[in-house]
Amino acid sequence: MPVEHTATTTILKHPKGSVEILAYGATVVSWKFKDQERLFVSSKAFLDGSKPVRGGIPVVFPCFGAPVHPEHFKLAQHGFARNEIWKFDSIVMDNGVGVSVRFTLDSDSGHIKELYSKPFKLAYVITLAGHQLSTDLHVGNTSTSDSLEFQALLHTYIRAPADDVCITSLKGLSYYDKTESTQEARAMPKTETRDEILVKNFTDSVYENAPLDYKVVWPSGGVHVKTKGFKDVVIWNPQEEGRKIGDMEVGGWKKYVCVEPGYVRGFVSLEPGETWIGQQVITVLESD
Ligand SMILES: O=P(O)(O)OC[C@H]1O[C@H](O)[C@H](O)[C@@H](O)[C@@H]1O
Repeated sequence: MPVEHTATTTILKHPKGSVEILAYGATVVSWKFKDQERLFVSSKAFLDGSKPVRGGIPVVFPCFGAPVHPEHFKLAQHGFARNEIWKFDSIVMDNGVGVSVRFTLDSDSGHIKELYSKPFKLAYVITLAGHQLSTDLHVGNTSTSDSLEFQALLHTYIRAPADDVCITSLKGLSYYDKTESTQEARAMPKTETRDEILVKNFTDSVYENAPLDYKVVWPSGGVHVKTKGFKDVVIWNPQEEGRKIGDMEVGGWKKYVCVEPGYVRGFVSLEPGETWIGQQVITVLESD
């Protein structure tokens, strides 16, 4: 069967690959193409729903980082979407081209009402096709009277030898360097002058108004990341700082780079009844 579904896990299968998704956070925890794993998940990650998964593709909504919007003050870092149980909604596509499923999460689900008062509906469509994985996040404002202000991001852990990775093209963009030691320095925009971004050192950079199209390459492979709606992109690798992360395996930071398409500078403002879509398409580069 191209889609295997239990209460906790959904597996998509296609002739050249597979994808595994947890109901918890609708977190994609595995993407295999030609029998090779393409995402990183820490061997110390909690996969039992007790903590957001350290790896794969956690969904960040409605705030990125520590909350700053008054409506988000009760929320944890990166919001609640990555640690709520999503509903398996349907199989969207199942044919020679690919296999695709939809998960949903709305404001009545789980513990959300205790933390967040705005009505919304999220739909997340995950599609496996050939050498490509697409993840589309649809955010609907179900209020009839109020606008909805939110941030959203796909926190993608790309499996790659971090010390040999090179990311393009971010030159000329304005970015915020979260590795700076003071709040003042973190809030001060810098201009990217490098043709190629390396993550050999601790990197936590938020690029704004980015080109929606990135190449992440290393000597033996690479991926192309194309996005829609996600106007910003975060590049994160903690290097040795990773030792401070409880669920990060020792040396795990050498095995991935996070390239995180998002809308995280400012807020999307959605009028009642409107829907916003953010899309990420990751393609394995042909040389791989
Ligand atoms: O530890 P988490 O809450 O999963 O966050 C992991 C990382 O997410 C993003 O990349 C942020 O830019 C980082 O500052 C943060 O450390």
